[in-house]
Amino acid sequence: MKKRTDALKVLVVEDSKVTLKVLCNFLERMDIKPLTAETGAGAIDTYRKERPDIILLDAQLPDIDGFEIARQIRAQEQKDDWTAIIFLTSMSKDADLARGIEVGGDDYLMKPVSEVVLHAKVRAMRRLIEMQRSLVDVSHQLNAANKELQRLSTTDGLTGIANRRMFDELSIREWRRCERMKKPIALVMLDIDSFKLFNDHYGHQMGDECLRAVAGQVARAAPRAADLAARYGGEEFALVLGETDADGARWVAENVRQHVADLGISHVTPARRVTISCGVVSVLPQSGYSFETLLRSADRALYQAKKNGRDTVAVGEYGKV
Ligand SMILES: Nc1nc2c(ncn2[C@@H]2O[C@H](COP(=O)(O)OP(=O)(O)OP(=O)(O)O)[C@@H](O)[C@H]2O)c(=O)[nH]1
Repeated sequence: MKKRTDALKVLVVEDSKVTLKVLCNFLERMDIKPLTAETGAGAIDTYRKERPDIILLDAQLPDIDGFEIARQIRAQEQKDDWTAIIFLTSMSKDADLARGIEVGGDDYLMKPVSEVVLHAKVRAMRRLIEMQRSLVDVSHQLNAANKELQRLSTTDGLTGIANRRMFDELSIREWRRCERMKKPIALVMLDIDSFKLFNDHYGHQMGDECLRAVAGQVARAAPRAADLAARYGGEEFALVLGETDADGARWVAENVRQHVADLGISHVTPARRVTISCGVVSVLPQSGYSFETLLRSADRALYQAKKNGRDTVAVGEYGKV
């Protein structure tokens, strides 16, 4: 994108040394120190290096036709980049003037150029350039706000990992991908043990901190692109593991369980520290199967892990709900 400066950068392209000198004098009287080029090749070269705001472009040059130069400059402009092109012409036929605008010119000045008219046109272009710059600024701000909005709407505010909405969206996508690839997909549901008791004993703020710490361990377990760690709700988390069978998923869940226990967060349970229970199910997605059933099966396995005494991993079967 063009560098932002308050001073206007004007390039004058004119093969007649006398006219060039006159135009430069006119511009200097507006406190503009112009760049100059006497050939088409020189104009394109200076445009590339300097990215001027305005080009006063002689329509007839010895090497490249001014219209062709305008066309090439428009082709090189990048997004958010705009240079005002004013043709300097002695042509008076409407068709020639129209052609100049068609190839990318913004305005024209009849030769011999009047100082008053040149000043007026430069002022008008300056206004347009400022408007274009503020539009670009606004569009950048909008883009940034949209990105932030997107991040906020898919991230859990407390833990910073994916929220339920993101989970719902990405898990289905991963289910379909695994179905196409004929690969298994695993779901691990993880739940902090006796968390109500934790909140009651240590308070909600400590409860929130505990959730953040556990979320960190859950997120660590999902490093591959096809993995997703999400806060499913309350003190429950979910791991979607693409292309993973039950053994692999059990291994991942066992690791998270161990890492959470290793955090050593004090609790008033017999284990004396915060632990989690995990329900694991893996399945090969196929016709008649659904992610919804996988979810209910993993939830059932989690219930089994709780029944088995907590701080444990239970592997369930798809369809056993
Ligand atoms: N601090 C805090 N607590 C939460 C949040 N979301 C849910 N909880 C609490 O999590 C607790 C969940 O309790 P239960 O569903 O009864 O389960 P539990 O006490 O963990 O018992 P088991 O799951 O059977 O081991 C409730 O006390 C909720 O208030 C949160 O964002 N912050």
